[in-house]
Amino acid sequence: MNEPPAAPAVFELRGTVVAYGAHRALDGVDLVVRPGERVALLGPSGSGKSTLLSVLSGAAVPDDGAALLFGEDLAAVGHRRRRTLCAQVGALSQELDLVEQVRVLHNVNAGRLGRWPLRTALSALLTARADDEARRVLEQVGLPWAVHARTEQLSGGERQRVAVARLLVQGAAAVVADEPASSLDPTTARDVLALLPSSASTGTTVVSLHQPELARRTFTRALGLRRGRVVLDLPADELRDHHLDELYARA
Ligand SMILES: Nc1ncnc2c1ncn2[C@@H]1O[C@H](COP(=O)(O)OP(=O)(O)OP(=O)(O)O)[C@@H](O)[C@H]1O
Repeated sequence: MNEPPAAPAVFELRGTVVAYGAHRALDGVDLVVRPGERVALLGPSGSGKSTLLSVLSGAAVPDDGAALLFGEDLAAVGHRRRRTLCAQVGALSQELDLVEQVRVLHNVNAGRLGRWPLRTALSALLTARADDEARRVLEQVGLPWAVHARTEQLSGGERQRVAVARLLVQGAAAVVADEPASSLDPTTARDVLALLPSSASTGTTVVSLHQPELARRTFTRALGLRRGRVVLDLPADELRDHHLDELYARA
């Protein structure tokens, strides 16, 4: 019997370099992330986590080496194909990219604009649609009361959860998130991180964190970056204190 062909990796980096002037934020990273993997990205401040996530989402282009999405080399495909591939990755940046002056519902629905027919999308920009899906995701992130709240009046952690709700309705195939739990209390952080895989149809998530304990509990794989290089890659439940001591040791 022939084996069915293996699904392509969701993300793949081959010798990827990103440089800012003489400084290499990523210094030759090789990485394969398969469908369904939940990867916690750890490492000291400035080690290259945000840069790595930007390359995975297609927002940053490697200066050397390659970045593949769903098996396709982003540098080798045409502009339109590149856009289609990148649109399948839901990305949450540290800045959250929320519109502060509008109601929470508008920000959540912004995640669905790409899925809706143009007419629905345009009308949703004018009149916020408080439908079941929007209410459900706000309930999931613990903000059922915030449907009509003004975004600018929310706390940092509440805003972070609005951005996660927006991700949940996006219908992405895979998700990358940059410190999505940084402003959350430990219990809420665990709940929100546990939700993230359900925002991706393949269940694949790569998430940067500064809380190793959350990596152990909620992820399948722990990846450690130091000075732009992968120095740790192991099942998350095998992460021990000595790994962390080495990863976070001062230079
Ligand atoms: N736009 C930029 N211009 C110049 N240097 C940059 C730029 N963005 C990042 N860097 C540098 O690249 C390195 C990696 O930055 P990056 O933001 O990826 O690290 P990080 O691990 O996400 O840090 P943190 O945990 O503090 O968010 C750092 O030394 C940073 O100063």
